[in-house]
Amino acid sequence: MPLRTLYNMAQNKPLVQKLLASSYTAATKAGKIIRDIMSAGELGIVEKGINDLQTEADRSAQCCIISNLTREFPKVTIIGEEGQSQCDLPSDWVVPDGDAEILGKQCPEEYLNVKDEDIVVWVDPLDGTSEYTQGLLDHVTVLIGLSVKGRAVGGIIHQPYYNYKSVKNTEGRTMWGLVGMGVGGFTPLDAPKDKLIITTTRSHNSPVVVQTLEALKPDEVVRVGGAGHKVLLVLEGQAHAYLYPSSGCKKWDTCAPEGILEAAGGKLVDVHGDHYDYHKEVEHPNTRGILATNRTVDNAALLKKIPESVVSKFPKKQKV
Ligand SMILES: Nc1ncnc2c1ncn2[C@@H]1O[C@H](COP(=O)(O)O)[C@@H](OP(=O)(O)O)[C@H]1O
Ligand SMILES: [Mg+2]
Ligand SMILES: [Mg+2]
Ligand SMILES: [Mg+2]
Repeated sequence: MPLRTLYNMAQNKPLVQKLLASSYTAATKAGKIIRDIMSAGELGIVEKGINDLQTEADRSAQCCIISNLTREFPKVTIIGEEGQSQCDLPSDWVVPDGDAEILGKQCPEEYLNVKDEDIVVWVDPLDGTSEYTQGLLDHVTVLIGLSVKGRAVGGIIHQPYYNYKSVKNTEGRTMWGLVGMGVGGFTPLDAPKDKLIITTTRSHNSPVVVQTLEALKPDEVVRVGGAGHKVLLVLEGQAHAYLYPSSGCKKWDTCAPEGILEAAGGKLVDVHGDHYDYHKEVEHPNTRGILATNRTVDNAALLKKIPESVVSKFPKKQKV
């Protein structure tokens, strides 16, 4: 599409739709940066805490995403996993346009009057860092979540190494969703009937995770890296549920996955069945655990199977 046409199309669109379209192209560019750093082989690993790494790919991908979005949406609050530090955006990391397919959609009415101050964007520039450093590259995703008035309503999951044959032979894929508008970049699939497949952490296991899995008696447990990757398995019916009874995941891990999953008819809640809040003052850790389910799964029925001795370890959402 000619650039001028795309520019004019974007001008007339509601803020939420423009943000989603620009997040699509920023996440896709971040995925290219992540691949380039792996190919160059200098990962620049820093230990942020126990079992918590950061690489040059996490830093550069965040620089690309936050600088591009801030340039276009200076009044929107954007919170990234790797902190607030300023960075110089190289000219070849600039993404001038949003995704044309998203800009071409009809925006649902509920977003027409959303203002800059209603929105918080949660950025996980590289989810699955531990797996990235170990060469489990298809576990890696780039997550940009959009929240409106505290609710996760949509976002982008970009998978830089989708179906990769070699580090140099892939383009990745970019998936989007917005509650009320739908999803794109993938096909939501049902989970198999008469079976229970649960995905959970690979690199942050704990006795509580093991105890909870035993109580749910799944037919299969799939241990993979990344919150984004696990929700992808749920979205595409390769797992019925993503269960993580732990406070280790943060708001940037779940905002985009929750928004896209809910746009596809699934659900992501805490171990009590409540949604997380995503407004800008909220604490970052998801202190109440996670249960995400495929659209065919009865989320409440699964929650009931989590032992009370586990549920009682997690605080209940404060009602306002
Ligand atoms: N106990 C813990 N300590 C630190 N980070 C944790 C954690 N448990 C989960 N996470 C974070 O949540 C995401 C998913 O974790 P997991 O792969 O174990 O399911 C990862 O995001 P990042 O890779 O973006 O840091 C990981 O770091
Ligand atoms: Mg991290
Ligand atoms: Mg993460
Ligand atoms: Mg991360």
